[in-house]
Amino acid sequence: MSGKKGENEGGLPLFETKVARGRAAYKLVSITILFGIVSTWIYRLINIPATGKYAWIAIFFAEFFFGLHWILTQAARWNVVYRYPFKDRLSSTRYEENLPPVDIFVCTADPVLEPPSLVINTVLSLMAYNYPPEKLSVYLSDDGGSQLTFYALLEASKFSKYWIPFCKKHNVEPRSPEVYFARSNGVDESNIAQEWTSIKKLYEDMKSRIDSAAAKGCVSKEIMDQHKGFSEWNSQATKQDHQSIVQILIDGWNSYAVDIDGNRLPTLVYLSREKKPEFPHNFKAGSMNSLIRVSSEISNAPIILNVDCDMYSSDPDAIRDALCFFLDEKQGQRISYVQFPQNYNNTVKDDVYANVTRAINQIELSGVDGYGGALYVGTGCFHRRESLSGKKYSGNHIIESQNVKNNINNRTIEELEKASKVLANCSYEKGTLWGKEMGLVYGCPVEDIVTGLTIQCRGWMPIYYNPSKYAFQGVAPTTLDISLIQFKRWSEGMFQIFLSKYCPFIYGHGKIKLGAQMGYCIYLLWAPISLPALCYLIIPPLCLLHNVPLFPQVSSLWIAPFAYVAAAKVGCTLVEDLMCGGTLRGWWNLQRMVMIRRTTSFLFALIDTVSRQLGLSETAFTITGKVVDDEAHKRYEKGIIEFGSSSIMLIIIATLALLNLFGFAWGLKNALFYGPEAFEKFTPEITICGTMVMLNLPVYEALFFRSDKGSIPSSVLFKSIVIASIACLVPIY
Ligand SMILES: O=c1ccn([C@@H]2O[C@H](COP(=O)(O)OP(=O)(O)O[C@H]3O[C@H](CO)[C@@H](O)[C@H](O)[C@H]3O)[C@@H](O)[C@H]2O)c(=O)[nH]1
Ligand SMILES: [Mn+2]
Repeated sequence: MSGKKGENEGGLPLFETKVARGRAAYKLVSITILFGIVSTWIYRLINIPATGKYAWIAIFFAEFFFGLHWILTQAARWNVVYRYPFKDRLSSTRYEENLPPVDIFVCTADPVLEPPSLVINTVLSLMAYNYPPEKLSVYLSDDGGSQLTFYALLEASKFSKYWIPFCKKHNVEPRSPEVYFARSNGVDESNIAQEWTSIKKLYEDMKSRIDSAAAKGCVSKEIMDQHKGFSEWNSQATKQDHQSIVQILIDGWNSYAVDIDGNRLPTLVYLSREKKPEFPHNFKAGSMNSLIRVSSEISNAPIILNVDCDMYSSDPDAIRDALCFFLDEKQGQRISYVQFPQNYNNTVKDDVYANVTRAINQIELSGVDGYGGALYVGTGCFHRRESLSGKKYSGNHIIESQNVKNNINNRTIEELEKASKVLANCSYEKGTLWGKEMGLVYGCPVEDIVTGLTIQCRGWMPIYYNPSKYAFQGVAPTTLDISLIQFKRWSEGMFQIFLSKYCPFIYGHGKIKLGAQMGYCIYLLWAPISLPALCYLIIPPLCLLHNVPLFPQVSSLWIAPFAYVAAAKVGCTLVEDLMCGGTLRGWWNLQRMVMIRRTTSFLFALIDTVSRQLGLSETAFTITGKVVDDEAHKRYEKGIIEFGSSSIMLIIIATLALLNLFGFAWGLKNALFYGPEAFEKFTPEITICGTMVMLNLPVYEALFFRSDKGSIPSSVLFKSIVIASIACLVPIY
């Protein structure tokens, strides 16, 4: 039992929280911006013109909404805190022998979008944590119900007997074999060269067996005869319709489960919960809840780590970092989860799709944490089993370091598997509180965010921890399509939360701090921000084309707040990005992606949320693709945007780009023909359109000059020219 008084060295805390520096200066800037925003609102309200009245009102609406949203983002900057765990204090005390067991959940859902060889690399990296193996259990949940994934895991269980001792003996990092072998070339590792070569060969042979099975789409008869597990797949089993499958591939509590050096191995379990077409399966939330129950039958560890199948562990000591929070004598008992940020191992210089959410990871999430509202983002998160299973915080939650062996109660593997299968059946949850008050919350494609919120509202304190050494690294989208679809799911799910009974301002009222409620809403309101963004991309070019001014004259004093707000907001994002280690080009790419996401992903999310509210459509979860073809990958590495297929999103992107080009050209023409007055009258509009044109340069390139597969198809070019031209003719009222 840990956490009892006097157990940690002289009662020294196991972690520390520090307030970020430089906040006073930031607050000052922030107040001046607020002042500017309010001034622009006042100007808009007292100067409504006769011609172009509706355009004026629309742009006021946009500025008003942007202003309110900006106020929300201040909640994430006002009270930024950083957490510092003391791993050495944990290891240097009696904690070491009292470390609690940890269950690790990995979710996968589709053997094509998430290749089995990718999945087992994640699993292997997690099995190789520097943590007592008899206290570690790794569960893979396969929503794809695929023999291929099962086969890959079986191969991994054998390979782990070589891989884990190799990693531990030589302190290998990272512990995903694929990433490790791709980075090290063996020569620099002369002291281990021989072992390195033989393990690499073992890995490559295994990978090619797995990949060739995957390419064939099935596992050969000889392999199937080697393990009883394959008999679980009868001839009718499909992804959407099959029985529960639980296979314990390594029973780590058994002293015979050892690696080639005779050291114990972690427990390894394959789970594919039952699927029946008539039962909603609730996507990842359903999978996680089955994992919670099945693991409670087998290892029942008090701490649960959950990761997506592409998120390998890149710090073998991360468990200990997380435990510092849970085991801290003073504050540990209240802590529900410890969330690490999402980092990626496939990002490129200047980050064309703005996958690296620098300011979010380094500032905003820490800012929301400052108000006790750390978000749960679905992967790279350590949970306390109690809080994840729905318990309220009640003041006394000591983490026990019980033995896995006690839990299995002398049952055989077969008995355990049989008992666990029942827990993964569709009918098991009927009439229970699972998905409502127990486990992850159902009905929302961002199960993570809504679940984190409910946990906080039950009195727990979550932690956001962003170490300088990445703890987990995943696969970021590498085409525009994939990225926009991911953002659509997120923004749709989050807006759904805002409109539901879980709206933080209502559900969280009196339970979590106002700062945390506001912090949540920064993200929950992504979808509706599409409307003001569209106003800003459509109205200024149209006003230019029709010679209707939309802003105060440059000679008027009223231009000052408009110019200041625009410049200061942009300046702040730039300073933040650079301070967080970004590049100027990276920041510029982020601005482009923000514009594109808002007018496509967020817009469609808004439309779909509204139609779902009206009962016209159902919640879906489109899985993020994790592999692309070689050509596309080369373009990704060169930083060339992959526009690809002719989706309706592309038409919007192209149309808006053309409209701003027309507006900008027209504005410049007038300035040339009619001299400086014409320019002066429309300076703000010309500046806005000009900026949009600059941001859209890669779009024009893909429309007019590129001919590779990633460029924009000519059908899209044709449609968008027609639409943009018609739009130019629309009169301004
Ligand atoms: O029916 C499903 C669908 C998905 N998944 C798994 O959920 C994870 C996340 O799915 P992915 O398609 O990779 O989505 P991302 O957009 O990358 O996921 C982010 O956003 C999700 C919420 O929308 C969170 O659940 C994730 O943890 C978070 O990484 C993957 O491991 C999937 O295998 C399932 O287990 N069952
Ligand atoms: Mn993912």
